[in-house]
Amino acid sequence: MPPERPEFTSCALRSFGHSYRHHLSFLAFLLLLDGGMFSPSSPPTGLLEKVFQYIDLHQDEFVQTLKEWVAVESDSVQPVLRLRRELLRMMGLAAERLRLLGARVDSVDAGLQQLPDGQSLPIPPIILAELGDDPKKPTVCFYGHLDVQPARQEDGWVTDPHTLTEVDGKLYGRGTTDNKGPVLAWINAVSTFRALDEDLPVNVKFVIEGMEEAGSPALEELVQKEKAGFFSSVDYIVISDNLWISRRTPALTYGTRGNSYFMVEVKCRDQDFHSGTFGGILNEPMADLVALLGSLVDSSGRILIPGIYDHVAPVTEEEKRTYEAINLDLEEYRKSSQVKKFLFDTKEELLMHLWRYPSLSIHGIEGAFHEPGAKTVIPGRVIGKFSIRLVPHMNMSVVEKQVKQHLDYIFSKRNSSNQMTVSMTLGLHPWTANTRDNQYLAAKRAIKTVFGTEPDMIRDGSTIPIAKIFQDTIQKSVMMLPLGAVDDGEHSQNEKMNRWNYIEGSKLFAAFFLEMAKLH
Ligand SMILES: NCCCC(=O)N[C@@H](Cc1c[nH]cn1)C(=O)O
Ligand SMILES: [Zn+2]
Ligand SMILES: [Zn+2]
Repeated sequence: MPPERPEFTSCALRSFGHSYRHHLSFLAFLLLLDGGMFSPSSPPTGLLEKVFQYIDLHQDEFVQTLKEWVAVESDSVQPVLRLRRELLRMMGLAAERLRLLGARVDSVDAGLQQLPDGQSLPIPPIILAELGDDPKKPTVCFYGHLDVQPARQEDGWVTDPHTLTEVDGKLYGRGTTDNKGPVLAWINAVSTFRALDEDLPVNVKFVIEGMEEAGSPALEELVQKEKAGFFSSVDYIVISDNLWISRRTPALTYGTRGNSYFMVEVKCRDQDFHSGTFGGILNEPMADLVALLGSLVDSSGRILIPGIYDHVAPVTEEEKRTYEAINLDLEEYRKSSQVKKFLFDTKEELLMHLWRYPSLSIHGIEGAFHEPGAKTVIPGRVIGKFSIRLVPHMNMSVVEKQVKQHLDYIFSKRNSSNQMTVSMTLGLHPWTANTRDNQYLAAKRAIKTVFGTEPDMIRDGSTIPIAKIFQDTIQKSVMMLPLGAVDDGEHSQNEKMNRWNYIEGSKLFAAFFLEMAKLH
């Protein structure tokens, strides 16, 4: 099922067997019934109407291509040769698709990924593609990724994760929303203009990679290298790799948090111990580690590392109003997240703690016994993993120092004979955009046209590192224009993208091209 009110879209209305114009009168009728929550957009005319009709008529083909892409197990997280080959195949399929569109495609060799065991695996090539180089048109560059998180049916998927399965308008499958669907939606939009033999309103560039879920190891270097080459003519960058905050209301994203990832190792020796033979006569690494991890954050979510909040940007009244304007039903959000109670009771507090305050999460313990059963082991060496989501204007190296000092202090109080080592293994900066930029304006207009409503202006609590890298390196406007609904379950079991979001999203990109051309 598409999210509530699928009837508000031309694509869903298509099933009523009316023409587009008939749909609009039916739409007006539905709006009356609904109390007019969404204001109707003016009907698309001329080229836009043709484009929308084409997308509606060809939606099954677009879904079929998504099915073919989902069938490729392009998991970049597990470093094994079989999956790496799948990833290479995925990038090959995408390059071929872009060539068929008439794009000039360069599959740039990205070198090797060195693995901790000394082996290496090929990093899939990064696709740089371009279509059109008319100096009178703006050049919009789309970034997306075609690698996915691991998924096995036995992890709790109701359907095979690599067989796209449609149930009630939901397209289930790994990568449907993250990020194969949005990449294809952009391609669908471009291909629609080509199929209609219409001039593309903008020059289009693509950066498509296959290692995003593994930290994009080769991308930053390529962006630096191509700054004066491929990227020199880019005016705007669009990323569609996050979700709306609602099942129904589209969104535009203007900020993400950063992340600093820490490993804290506590070691007695490299081998495990028998707890009957050694239990009671030594400092157990796991007990030290649990105490260290337990010292990081309290039960209200407050980070306990001294000084960590010192540089967090203060909240302004104007900023507070932006959270008030977001149309978020807290109760629905809570229920759909299957959480009994959130730490905050108001929408504003919740959004601020997701978007504009740091948070600390404990991710796991390497070396710990975690299987079913009752093994009487004392792990000899354990590594705790946690990360801190960073916000403006926290300073990464200050955070690193504060974390290390805090853990040193807690560990020293335990008088343990074990060895503790702390390292920050990843440092990703937060990103914020200028929403007064032309492309934000164009996107808002396109959203109004396609969805008949203003977007929620949102930030995202997670991190899309490439946004900041693009912004700093190319120094052009970066915008996040998500297509997926809040309940899509990226990285989770039963990931899905609604057919409605995929098809209306394809229209949104097409409408965005036309709005960009008007503003240029
Ligand atoms: N909704 C977009 C999510 C993208 C994502 O999951 N990014 C990762 C990136 C990351 C941060 N630290 C390590 N990897 C995330 O966890 O935010
Ligand atoms: Zn993604
Ligand atoms: Zn992801």
